[in-house]
Amino acid sequence: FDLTGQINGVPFDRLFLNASGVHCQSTTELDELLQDEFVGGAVTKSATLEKRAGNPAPRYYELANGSINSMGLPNNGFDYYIQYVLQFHAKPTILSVAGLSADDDIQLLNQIQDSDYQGLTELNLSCPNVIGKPQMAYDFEGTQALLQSVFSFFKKPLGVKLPPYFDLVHFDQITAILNQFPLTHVNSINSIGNGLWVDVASESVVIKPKGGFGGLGGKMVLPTALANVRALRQRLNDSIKVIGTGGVQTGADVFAHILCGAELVSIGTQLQAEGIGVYHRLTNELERIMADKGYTALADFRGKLNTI
Ligand SMILES: O=C(O)c1[nH]c(=O)[nH]c(=O)c1I
Repeated sequence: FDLTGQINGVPFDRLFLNASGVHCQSTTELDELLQDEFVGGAVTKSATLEKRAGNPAPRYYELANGSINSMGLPNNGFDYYIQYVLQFHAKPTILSVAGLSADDDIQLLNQIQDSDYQGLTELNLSCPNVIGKPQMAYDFEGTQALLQSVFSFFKKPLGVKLPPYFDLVHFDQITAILNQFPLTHVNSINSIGNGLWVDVASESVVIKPKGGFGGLGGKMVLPTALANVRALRQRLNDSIKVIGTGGVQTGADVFAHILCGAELVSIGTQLQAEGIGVYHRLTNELERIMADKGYTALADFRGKLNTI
């Protein structure tokens, strides 16, 4: 089966990635991803200029139908991750960066522009858990201005990580902005920001930061993820690929993301819960569905969701 995709001409021999933040904080975790035969590439934890400890624990909690997290951008700092992606790897890497401000974003991208890194970069515009900081991608004017500044100096491949949108007019507005720029891809969705889980037995929230508010992931976000992948695919220039992230537990979920137009598919909550074996299982389940339908390649059905 042909399970390949490509971003900006970079070939991925497999469609599967990790969702940034999961299994990607350390070089050991990143190596394990890149060495797995069912994984196509690895995305780093979003890097900030300096190393961060992140929010106080408990900050991640697995739910029956997903996860809630308020990690707070813990990471080993920009230098750690750019050193890693500058090394030779048999498969593509995506360097994720997240400033704590637009100025930070500019500084991070300037450092990448000035480096020898020629691979893929993803600007995270959607971290919901930095206390006191809004998600940039919900500020349309701010996003427009930031990308205007970025593309005045950044000449390397660049994609963006987006939060979920919930209004068709918002899809129109964000894609009208993104289509102005030579982006390689959008990665959609990030977690659904500021959900809240209540443990009835203890009558308490389940994570410590922000009084229990955190980003939602896993099974429960699949309909939102599919809607965002589909709406962005329908509106973005063909040159801007969509990486589908959010809600994948089964091969059928993967198939649905591809039908909606995803070029590649990231796994987060399920990777956290199941471990790296998730990729072998998802590959088997996806190929079973493809075989039953007479498909041999993702390209046979990518973006071909039927309407009624
Ligand atoms: O809390 C985090 O570190 C985090 N958590 C998320 O769910 N999405 C993000 O983009 C980030 I930067």
